Amino acid sequence: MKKIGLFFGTFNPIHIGHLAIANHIAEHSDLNEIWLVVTPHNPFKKKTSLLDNYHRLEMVYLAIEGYDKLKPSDIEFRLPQPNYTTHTLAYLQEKHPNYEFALIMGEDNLNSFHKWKNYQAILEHHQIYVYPRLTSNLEQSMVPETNIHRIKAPIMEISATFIREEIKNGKNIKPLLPSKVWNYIDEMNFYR
Ligand SMILES: Nc1ncnc2c1ncn2[C@@H]1O[C@H](COP(=O)(O)OP(=O)(O)OP(=O)(O)O)[C@@H](O)[C@H]1O
Ligand SMILES: O=C(O)c1ccc[n+]([C@@H]2O[C@H](COP(=O)([O-])O)[C@@H](O)[C@H]2O)c1
Repeated sequence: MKKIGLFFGTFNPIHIGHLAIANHIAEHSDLNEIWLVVTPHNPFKKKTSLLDNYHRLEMVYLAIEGYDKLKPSDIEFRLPQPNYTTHTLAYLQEKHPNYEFALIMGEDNLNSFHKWKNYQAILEHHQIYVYPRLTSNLEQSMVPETNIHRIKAPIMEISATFIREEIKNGKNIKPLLPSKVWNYIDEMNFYR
């Protein structure tokens, strides 16, 4: 059975933190592929300063060029919004009954996972790979650790929010983005 890791994200924009996480898990797990699923609208986030879905997807394509196990996915573009992960998982499982789907997320998302729609069912049916992350918020994970795999890997203190703010303030953030993504943002004048 093919094992797919679903790395859901707003990816506004995709940054080297995302790429390092996806690559680390591709290299250190038994997942055959990792799909980077671009989410049109996270139910917990406001849509302010959110780039159009297709621009965020394009940047994911540019970022993962040359990484064989990483694939972009626009599956949520055609599903109702805001995007509840439980609905996407049900849709994918029906479409690909022979695939086993696992979830990949940063520790910040695990800490608020108990607020997600149908989180217990998600946890019961899917393995979750959690990448460590420093968070300002004091929230702690409240879910049982069964099916949760905490990855031991270097913490990366980088966020898309920081990148957007730096660009707005006219700062150079070139090292924090895959070079083709940086070029795209620069040419399109995004986040200024
Ligand atoms: N530096 C990081 N360390 C660990 N996990 C991360 C990191 N950056 C992003 N992630 C994880 O990647 C997934 C997609 O994140 P997202 O696209 O929201 O990036 P972000 O940097 O958190 O964005 P924003 O600052 O806009 O909220 C989430 O599961 C998130 O937890
Ligand atoms: O299903 C939920 O209740 C739910 C609540 C919060 C976030 N999510 C999903 O978590 C994914 C990661 O979101 P983000 O914005 O941190 O990249 C994205 O696909 C969201 O739709 C899902």
